[in-house]
Amino acid sequence: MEEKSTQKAAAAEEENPSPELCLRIPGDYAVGSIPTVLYVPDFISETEQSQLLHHVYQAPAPKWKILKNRRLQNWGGVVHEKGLLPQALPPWLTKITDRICQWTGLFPSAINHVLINEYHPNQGIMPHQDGPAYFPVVAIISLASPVVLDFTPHGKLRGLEHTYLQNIQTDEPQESNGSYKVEGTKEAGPASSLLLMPCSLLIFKDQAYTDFLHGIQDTELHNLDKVANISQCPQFKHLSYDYSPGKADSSASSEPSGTFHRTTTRVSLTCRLVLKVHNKLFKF
Ligand SMILES: O=C(O)CCC(=O)C(=O)O
Ligand SMILES: [Fe+2]
Repeated sequence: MEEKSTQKAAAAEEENPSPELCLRIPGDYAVGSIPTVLYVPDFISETEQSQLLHHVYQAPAPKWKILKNRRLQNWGGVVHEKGLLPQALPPWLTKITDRICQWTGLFPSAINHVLINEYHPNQGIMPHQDGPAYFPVVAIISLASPVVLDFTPHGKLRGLEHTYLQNIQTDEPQESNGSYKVEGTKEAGPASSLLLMPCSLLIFKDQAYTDFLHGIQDTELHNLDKVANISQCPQFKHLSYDYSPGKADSSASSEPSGTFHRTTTRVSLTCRLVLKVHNKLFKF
C-alpha cells in the first residue's frame, strides 16, 4: 500500500494531476502515536529535489538570515503576530506548494509562506511551537540529508497562550518565522520522533500543532530509538545497523547501533498559510 501511495505522490508532479489526487484527506499516511502527524515518502522526485536545491543556493547572499544554529531564507513576506505583509512566492516554490495544497486538501487557501532552513550536521532547531499567525497545518519538504525530528508534549501550552506568549525565549526576531521557543522542555524527552528522508513530506496539524513542540537536536548523532516511521525508510529498516550515507554495509560502522550519523547538510522547506494578509502596509 505504501508503494502504491508513493507512486501516487510522485505522479502528482505531472502537470495535470488526476481528480482522485485532489482534495484527498491523507489519513493513510498517519505515523506514530500522535494522530495528526502524516509522513509521505518521495513526495517530490529527485529531479525536483535538485531543482529546488539549485534555486535555494542561487539566492543572493543577503537572502540568508544567519542564526546561531542554522541559516534560513524567508519567502512570501514578513509574518507578524497579526498577519502577513505579503510578497508573492516565486514559481519554483508555488510549483511545490500548490501541489501540497491540492494533494492534501488540508489548506483552505493557497500556501503563502515558505521558510527555508539549512542545517549542517551539528545544527538543529530547538523545541518550539509555530506561532499563532499561521493556519495550524504545517507542511515540511526535506532535501539532501535525512534528519530526526522530535515531537515533545507540552501540556502547558494548552489554554495558557497568554502566559507563554509573555515568557517566550526566541533566538531570532519573531517576525522571521513567527515561532515561539518555550523553556523547560528538555527534561521530558520526545514522545515520538520521525526520520525525515530527502524528498519526503511531513505534515503536522491540530493536536500535534497545539500540544507538542517540535525540534531537531544539534548533534551529529541522531538516536533512532523512538523513530515511528523507520519501516518507511528503506536504508534504515534494520535498526541494529547504523546508517552512514555512502556505506553499502553500514553494519561495519563504529557508531553505536540505532543511531544515524549526519554527515551532510540538510535543507528543508516549511510551507504554511497565514490567513490574515495585510494588503496595505501603511495608511496615509
Ligand atoms: O527543518 C525542519 O524540518 C523544521 C523547521 C521548523 O520547525 C520551522 O521552520 O518552524
Ligand atoms: Fe517549526
